[in-house]
Amino acid sequence: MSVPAVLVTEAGRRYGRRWALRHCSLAVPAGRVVGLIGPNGAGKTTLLRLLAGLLGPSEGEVRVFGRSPTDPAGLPTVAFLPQDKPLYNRFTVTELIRYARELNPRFDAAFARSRLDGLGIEPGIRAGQLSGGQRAQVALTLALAKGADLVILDEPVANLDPLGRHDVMRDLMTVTEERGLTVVLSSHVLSDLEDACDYLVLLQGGRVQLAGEVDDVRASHVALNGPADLAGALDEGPHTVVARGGRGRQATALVRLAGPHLDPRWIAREPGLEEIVLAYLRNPEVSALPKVVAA
Ligand SMILES: Nc1ncnc2c1ncn2[C@@H]1O[C@H](COP(=O)(O)OP(=O)(O)OP(=O)(O)O)[C@@H](O)[C@H]1O
Repeated sequence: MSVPAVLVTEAGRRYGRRWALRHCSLAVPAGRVVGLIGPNGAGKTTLLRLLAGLLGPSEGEVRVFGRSPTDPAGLPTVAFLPQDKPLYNRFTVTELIRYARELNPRFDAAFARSRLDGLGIEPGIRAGQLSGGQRAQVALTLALAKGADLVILDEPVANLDPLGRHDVMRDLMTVTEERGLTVVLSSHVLSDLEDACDYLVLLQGGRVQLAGEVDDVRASHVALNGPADLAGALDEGPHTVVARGGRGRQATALVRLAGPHLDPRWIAREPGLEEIVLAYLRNPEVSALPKVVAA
C-alpha cells in the first residue's frame, strides 16, 4: 500500500489549557481534494497548521507523505495558503512571482503567469492595489505554482464573489488532476466544496465528527420516512440514527447504514451531502469515522 498523503493519529493541540483539537485521526490517500468543513472555532485552521508544520501536536502524531511536517526536508513538498492571504503590498505581481521562484526551487513561474493572465490580473499592479478577490487569486496561484505535492488552503474562496468561488473550485480540480496534487482546503460553506472534493472531513468542537470518501459518505446514509411506530426499533441497531424527526403518525430519520437490513415499511431515499452534514452538525454526539491504522 502506498504512503498516505496525510496520516493523523490521535492528534490533539491545545492553546494553554484549552484544547482546540482532540483525538483527530485521518488517513487521506494521495491525489484527493479534501474538503474540511465546520463551524467557526471548530479547529479547522489548527488542523491545517498542524499539517503545514506551523504548529506541532500537543499529543498524537501527524505525518505528511510519511514525514513529520516539521521536517525541513519536506518543506518544498508542502504549500500553505493562510486565511489572511499575506502578500508583500509593495511588490508588483511580477515581483511576487520572481521572489517566489527564488525561494522555491520547484516554483513554476510560467504556470503562475499564465493563470494570472487568464484572470486578467496585470503583471505591473502592486499587491496593495489588488481587490480582495484578486489578492486571493494571486495568493492561490503562488501556492499552486510552488510545485508542492500537498497544497493546504485555509478558506481560499472566502473573499470571492459567487462566480469567482465557482471558477476557483473548478480550477482546483483541474490543477489537482494535471499536477497530481493532493489538496486540503477549508470552508464554512459546504456548497463551495461539494462538487470539487472527493474526501470530506467535518470538524465540530475540536473533534472530527465525520470523515471519508464523499462517495462512501453518500452511499452509507439514507433518509427514511415511515410510520411512527417503526422509529423505536431503529435504536436496536444495527444502523446508527444520525438525526430523527417527524410529526404525529409519521417518523423521519437520517441513518448511517450498517448492512442491508431495513424494515421494508420505511420509504428510503438518498440524502444530499448537505442534508447529511447538517444532520451531523445538529447532533454533535453522533460520529462516523473510518478506522485509521498507523503505517
Ligand atoms: N493562537 C491561539 N491562541 C489561543 N486559542 C486559539 C488560538 N488559535 C485558535 N485558538 C482557539 O482554538 C479553537 C479553534 O480555532 P481554529 O482557528 O482552529 O478554528 P476554525 O475552525 O479555523 O475557526 P474559523 O472558522 O472561525 O476560522 C478556537 O476556540 C480558538 O479560539
